[in-house]
Amino acid sequence: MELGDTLFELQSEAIGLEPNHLKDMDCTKCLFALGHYYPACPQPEITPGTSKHADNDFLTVLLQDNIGGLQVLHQNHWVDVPPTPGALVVNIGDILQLISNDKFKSVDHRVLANKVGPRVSLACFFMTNFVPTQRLYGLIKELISEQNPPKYRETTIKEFTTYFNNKGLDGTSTLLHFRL
Ligand SMILES: O=C(O)CCC(=O)C(=O)O
Ligand SMILES: [Fe+2]
Repeated sequence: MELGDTLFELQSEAIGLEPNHLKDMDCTKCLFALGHYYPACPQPEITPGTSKHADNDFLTVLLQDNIGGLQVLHQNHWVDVPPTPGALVVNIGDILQLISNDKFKSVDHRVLANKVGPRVSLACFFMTNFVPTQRLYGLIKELISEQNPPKYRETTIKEFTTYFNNKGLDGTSTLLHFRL
């Protein structure tokens, strides 16, 4: 949570806002963690670990063990994110992309299955989908201008999450559905 405070302060400043702006939008209000266990796989070539997706949140802080397999899509190529002792991976999620009008881009990523041994990771999602709120999320008002009109329609976290969950990790972008 403390790291989240710092990250969202830096993210706010990076797009020209007051340090507390994203925190005041409840970006740090709720954190939930998913623990993943990927068993060793005899046929990784034909087995997905976690298929391609962008996270359904503001920001994800990820701790992975030393096995590897996480990849991000960069310029249409899958790039390894090798485990680095003591390092956390920070990924932008779709909601931060939506409210920043693509200034921050969520990252498509996946995890490959592997033969070597079980892999464990802990993904911590900054996201308010477990605290019921009707708050509408759209392009941050201070960023709206003639040159920067909203690219996405306003939505609630509940609506966004329901669409994400129903769609599943089918490789398509959740954001496309909300694009104006
Ligand atoms: O296991 C990992 O390294 C990533 C998991 C992930 O992408 C997720 O939980 O959204
Ligand atoms: Fe993810």
